[in-house]
Amino acid sequence: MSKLFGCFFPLLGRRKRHLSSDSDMDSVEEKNVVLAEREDSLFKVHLLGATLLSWKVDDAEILFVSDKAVFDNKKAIRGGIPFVFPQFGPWSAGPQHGFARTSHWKLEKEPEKLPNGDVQAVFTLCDSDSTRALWDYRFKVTYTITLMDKKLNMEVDVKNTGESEFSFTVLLHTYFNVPDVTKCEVTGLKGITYVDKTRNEETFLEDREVVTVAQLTDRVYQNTPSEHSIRVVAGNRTITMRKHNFPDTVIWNPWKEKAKAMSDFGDDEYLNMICVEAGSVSNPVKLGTNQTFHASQVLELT
Ligand SMILES: O=P(O)(O)OC[C@H]1O[C@@H](O)[C@H](O)[C@@H](O)[C@@H]1O
Repeated sequence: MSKLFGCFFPLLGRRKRHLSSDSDMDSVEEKNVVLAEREDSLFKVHLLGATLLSWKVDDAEILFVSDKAVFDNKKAIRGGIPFVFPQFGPWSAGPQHGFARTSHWKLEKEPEKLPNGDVQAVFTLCDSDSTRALWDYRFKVTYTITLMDKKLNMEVDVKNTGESEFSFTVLLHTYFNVPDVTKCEVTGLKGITYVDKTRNEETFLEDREVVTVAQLTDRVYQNTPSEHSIRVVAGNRTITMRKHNFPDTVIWNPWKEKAKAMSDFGDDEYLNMICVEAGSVSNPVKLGTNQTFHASQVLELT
């Protein structure tokens, strides 16, 4: 296995305004963003939350990051693929969507070229005084990201390294970059029950072959099939999401009013994104001492 590089890259210029000076900028660049590249594609990961910031294939950006996203190393990054753990949604013990997306992850293995040409990096998050202050358990999360030919593979392992059993929910909060969300089609949801968070968390049955978004949408589809296709009509691009051991799929778009209310999201950006989020959220996962939970998601561009 040959080492490709461990490379930290400059953040995009447009994000500079969220940092107080160029020297702040330089230190953020050096410490926090990891770049992995192969012939026609790349990914970038911010160590705050191990947030995937970018996945480009042939220069086309597949992920959405808000122009107003804040990069202060504290606030969850608005866009890309934030890592939600150990709680999806509101949480009495701590922040919404848990602490993983606002924790500093360790780069366990710098991007390396594998014998088959894929490029892989590994990130880890272990319990610390600050995580135990909210959630008093010992754990290790290992997040392995592999850049393949027109595919991005994400493997999630959660190990209980402590003495007591715990329960958690976990989700990859994927923001897709779309030219016009109203022309975006998500398949694989027909006949699936969903909890609609915009309608008092009531449960409904999806009867559409193809799900489209034209209003505030916040739905947790339960026990979804292992494969969804997300067709971006305008770009004529299809992304296939394949997931393993992530039984649920969340579809979210804040639409106009909520977009305006979010300080780290542009007023009109709701038109350019759709979140299709694979996770295990409807039923918490129980993990005994020394047990490991494994799940994965692969995105493929066609
Ligand atoms: O603003 P946040 O905390 O990043 O959450 C964004 C959205 O994330 C989605 O996953 C939730 O279903 C929504 O309810 C939530 O509004």
